[in-house]
Amino acid sequence: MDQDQLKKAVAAAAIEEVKSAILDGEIIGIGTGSTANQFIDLLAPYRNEIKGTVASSEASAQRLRNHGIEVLDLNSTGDIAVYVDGADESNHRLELIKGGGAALTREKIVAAASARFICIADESKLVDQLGAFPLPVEVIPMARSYVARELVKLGGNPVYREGVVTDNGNIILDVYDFMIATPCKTEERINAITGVVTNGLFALRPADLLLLGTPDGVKRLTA
Ligand SMILES: O=C(CO)[C@H](O)[C@H](O)COP(=O)(O)O
Repeated sequence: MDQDQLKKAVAAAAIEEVKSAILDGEIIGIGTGSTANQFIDLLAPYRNEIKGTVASSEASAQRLRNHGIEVLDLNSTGDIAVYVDGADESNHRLELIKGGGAALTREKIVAAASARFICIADESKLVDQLGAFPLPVEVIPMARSYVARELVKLGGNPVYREGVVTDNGNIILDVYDFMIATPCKTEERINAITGVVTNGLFALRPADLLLLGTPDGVKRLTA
């Protein structure tokens, strides 16, 4: 089974998880990336049943609209029943690194506003310790050099993601060589740097359920 098939399998499993919420008329939060795209495509047949979605990026919003699925403004929906999104890494406590697609801030907002967060990923994303994947940090453009120096003081090696502007008009620094032994503390410490919008650690609000695609089938992991 290749990675695409594993992603499709977890997306299909996520559809089963959210079906009752759809039929109950709940709002569904939608993530960003290739795994989330599989989920969006499998949502298409439910376009007439779905009351509405909130998307974590302009790209996902466009893909949803292309399928005829309504996309709502989070300011008009209140809290969301369930959020489905991919990840770049997950540990066994379902703390995540996200933001490989530069959508981390909106992803964190939708996750925070959601009662339940279902993460969908292929088995390559499950790790014992977070940090092999460079940690994305969204930064206000004028603070780029200052924030980079502060990240070096914390022991990281920040690299400017050339040519990328987030949906919020900001830039991304990818932090390499970061030992993330205490994800909650690291998430808070980086977010305390002036000029940082947020970082890609989802430890203060981890996933509630990880659907992991493996050649032996989809595994359900809870923290
Ligand atoms: O955080 C993200 C985007 O900002 C994605 O969820 C993450 O990069 C995983 O993407 P993919 O499903 O393509 O592997």
